[in-house]
Amino acid sequence: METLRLHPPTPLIPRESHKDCKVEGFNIPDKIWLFINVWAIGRDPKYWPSSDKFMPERFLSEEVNNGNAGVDIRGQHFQLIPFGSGRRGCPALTTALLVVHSALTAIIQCFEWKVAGGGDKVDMNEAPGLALQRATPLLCVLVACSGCPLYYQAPSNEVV
Ligand code: HEM
Repeated sequence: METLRLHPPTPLIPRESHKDCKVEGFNIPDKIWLFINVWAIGRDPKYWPSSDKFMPERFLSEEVNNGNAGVDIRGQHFQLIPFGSGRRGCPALTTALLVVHSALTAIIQCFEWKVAGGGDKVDMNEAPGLALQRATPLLCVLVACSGCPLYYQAPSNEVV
């Protein structure tokens, strides 16, 4: 949840108005495209103390969460909407969370990881785009990992 708060894969969600209306004092004409800035909402200090910090514990403790412990990402808590909300919200939310969990656990279990160039911090800076991407892509280099049943033994002449 904390990763999706800080780095939502879909940072801007488009909507089109279907009649003239007023939202929070703003006049919205008919047939206008609006972009919901999911990225900025997830970092709004009004809802998220130390909003730029990666603090997964904020979802567990009232103390660090401004009274928002128990917030979830299913589209009912509008300070955290990485899957959107309402009738056009992501229909694959449940599947996507399972896939993220199983992919993450597999790559942690099956590979040894280290930061390229040394140090202990991965560059989490983002590049602009309709789909969020890393400024510096992760580079995965295959190394031997003894004992893992999923480890792919590349033939010695294969470039991976
Ligand atoms: C972590 C992974 C994912 C995230 C963060 C994500 C996020 C989103 C967001 C923000 C939207 C727009 C919601 C809105 O307009 O309110 C969306 C729509 C959609 N997503 Fe996902 N998604 C993910 C994975 C997936 C996967 C794995 C699938 C398909 C297997 C999928 C299928 C769709 C479809 C079909 C829509 C369009 C729904 C519509 O317009 O009615 N998503 N997703």
